[in-house]
Amino acid sequence: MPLMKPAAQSSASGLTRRVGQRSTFASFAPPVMQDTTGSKGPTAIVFLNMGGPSTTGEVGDFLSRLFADADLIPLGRLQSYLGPLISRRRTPKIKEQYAAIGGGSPIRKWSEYQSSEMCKLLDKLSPETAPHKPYVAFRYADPLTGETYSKLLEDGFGRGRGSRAVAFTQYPQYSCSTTGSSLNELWKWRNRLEGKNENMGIKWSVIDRWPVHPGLVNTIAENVEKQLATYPTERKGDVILLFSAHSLPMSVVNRGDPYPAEVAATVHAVMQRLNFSNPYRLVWQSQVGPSAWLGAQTSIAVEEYVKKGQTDLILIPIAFTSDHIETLYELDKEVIGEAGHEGIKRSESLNGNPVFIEALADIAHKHLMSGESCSMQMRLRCPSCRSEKCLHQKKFFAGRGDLL
Ligand SMILES: C=CC1=C(C)c2cc3[nH]c(cc4nc(cc5[nH]c(cc1n2)c(C)c5CCC(=O)O)C(CCC(=O)O)=C4C)c(C)c3C=C
Ligand code: FES
Ligand SMILES: [Fe+2]
Repeated sequence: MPLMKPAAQSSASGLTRRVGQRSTFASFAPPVMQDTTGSKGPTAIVFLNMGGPSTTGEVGDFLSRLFADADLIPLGRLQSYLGPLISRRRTPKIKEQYAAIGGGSPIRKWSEYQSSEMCKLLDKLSPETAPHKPYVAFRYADPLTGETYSKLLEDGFGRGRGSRAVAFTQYPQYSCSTTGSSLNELWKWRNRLEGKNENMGIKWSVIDRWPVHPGLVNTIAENVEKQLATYPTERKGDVILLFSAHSLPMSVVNRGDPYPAEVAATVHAVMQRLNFSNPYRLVWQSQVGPSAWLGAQTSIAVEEYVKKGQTDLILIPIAFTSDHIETLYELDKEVIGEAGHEGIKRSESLNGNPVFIEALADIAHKHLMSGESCSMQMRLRCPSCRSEKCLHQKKFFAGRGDLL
């Protein structure tokens, strides 16, 4: 059941009833402390992300799940035939890339670190909803969404008593191919494991986007400033800032996906915070396959600026919260390594940056205080969306039946 507006919470959600049931959560703070604080916790904070293979041995499974996802790569009626075929063909090349960045994706390590550090801050910021318990639910790698849902139930959330969980997307900008797919998956597991009665079970609310949160903007801007400070003073003002985000197929852009506009909003906010100190562009990376993708392409942009004699460039990852194959391999080894100019650099990813973790805690705190089930934007489907799954998932998480 999604969490409704604050007025509905105390009467319908059962949050107050749970005060006497705390002993179920034996691993949390002692009951005496909970009673004196009047906390409505525990609250599960579930980080949603795509995940990545932690070892090269997991690459095959990661790619086969990714190519089976029709919300990401729609292959129509041939999905179950073409998906495994493409992923098997692609596995050796992608395995080599993960081997070259140390043998796996660091996404799991960073997600677990960020979520647990964030919950410690949140316990102090929001004693009313404490204790906050961190979970990670990945779409294509361990811990998979279904596994995490089972863990929530084992830990005592849900099962008709009702208790609160927040699905917190780790994609700052919303795309139906990323956050949308993760929410569809979460909704699927909710139905499988808790049944279809929407008045029972875990009370979900969703943090579905945060493209211009000041803490996010500030962390990215500080990382850019750190990198700018490495150039000689006389060159610093002319360094081009190239914000690089994972691209989208034009078919997704034309369906009306919100991601390109939200990524542009992040870029604008970062530049505002930097007082527009340098020339900049937003470019797009990691196109896969032969269809048309949103450009300009990062690698081509770098090549073209270099051809024009501009070799002072900072690449800035703007749409992902940790390092991954596309920063460590594609940007560092392919784009920057192959360009071979000392003036072409990359700003750090957010990873374990404490300013960023504070930002995550602030986003979650504001969400918990708001009593909202999700953002206003999440209620609106893309103009050309034909997916029943999107419709039902949005109805469920928004807690409203009247969506377009
Ligand atoms: C905001 C980030 C991302 C968007 C938007 C996104 C859309 C998108 N991706 C594919 C296809 C693939 N993506 C792959 C890997 C991958 N994608 C992202 C992020 C976004 N994708 C990341 C961070 C990663 C790497 C994860 C890691 O472990 O490091 C892959 C697999 C790699 C490969 O085979 O090249 C594919 C395929 C599509 C089609 C798409 C939009 C519809
Ligand atoms: S594809 Fe965007 S809402 Fe369905
Ligand atoms: Fe991708």
